[in-house]
Amino acid sequence: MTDGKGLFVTATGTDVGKTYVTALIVKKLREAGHSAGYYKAALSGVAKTAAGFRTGDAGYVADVAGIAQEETGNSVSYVYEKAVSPHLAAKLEGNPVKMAVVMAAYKQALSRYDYVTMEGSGGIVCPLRYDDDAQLLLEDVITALGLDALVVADAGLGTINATVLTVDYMKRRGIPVKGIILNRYDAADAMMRDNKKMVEILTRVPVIACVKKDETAIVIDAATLAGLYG
Ligand SMILES: Nc1ncnc2c1ncn2[C@@H]1O[C@H](COP(=O)(O)OP(=O)(O)OP(=O)(O)O)[C@@H](O)[C@H]1O
Ligand SMILES: C[C@H](N)[C@H](N)CCCCCC(=O)O
Ligand SMILES: [Mg+2]
Repeated sequence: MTDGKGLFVTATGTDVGKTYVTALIVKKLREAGHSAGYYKAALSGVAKTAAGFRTGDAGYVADVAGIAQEETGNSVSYVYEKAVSPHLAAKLEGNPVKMAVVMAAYKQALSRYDYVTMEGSGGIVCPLRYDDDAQLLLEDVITALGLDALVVADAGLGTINATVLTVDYMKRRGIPVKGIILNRYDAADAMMRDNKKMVEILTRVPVIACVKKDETAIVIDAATLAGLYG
């Protein structure tokens, strides 16, 4: 059974706020009464202990969105301790990513939830595995799962370049970009307001939400959000 719908969340780079924003998205859907969950193929930079896992991306999203601890069991398929790209972490620690494992876990998430938000690793260009046996890029997984995507971008200086390049790359790879979310947005900052305008003009993709620093709720209608999943 794979009844649920999915949406991929990428960003203009690592540490831009995919997990932070994803947590608010899942929280919003759940508060609106939807069955909503989270999945991430490869998480690096976190201890493999239960406590470490809890502090990782899936644990953070679960805490914010109110997903029970027991439900987070299969929400990350590969966990690496080194804070490097998953392909390098796997070279150092073993256990390289397998497409079949990711596809099965994602499908399991779809059977469990109506809305599954899948978080990427790093930015849109991220090798998940690169060894003599297989080469797997993040975009191969997005394509294989047939997912549309959101792009999280920092609201500040440099975002025009980073966002336009990311969206252009995704379009050329055939990954539909449903919207951009500007993170750490300050409406009092004229440059950030202009960034929002310029990013929309140059990408022709709408900025669907702006998330302030330390924001605890994403300002977007839950029905609109749910409509982005496919
Ligand atoms: N709007 C925000 N307000 C306050 N802190 C934020 C905000 N967005 C992100 N952060 C913080 O910035 C850090 C990086 O954010 P986050 O972990 O969401 O990035 P990421 O894109 O998921 O990174 P990764 O590539 O490792 O998955 C975290 O400590 C997070 O709590
Ligand atoms: C460890 C880090 N927080 C991420 N999970 C992995 C980031 C990979 C970035 C790869 C790159 O673009 O150079
Ligand atoms: Mg993250």
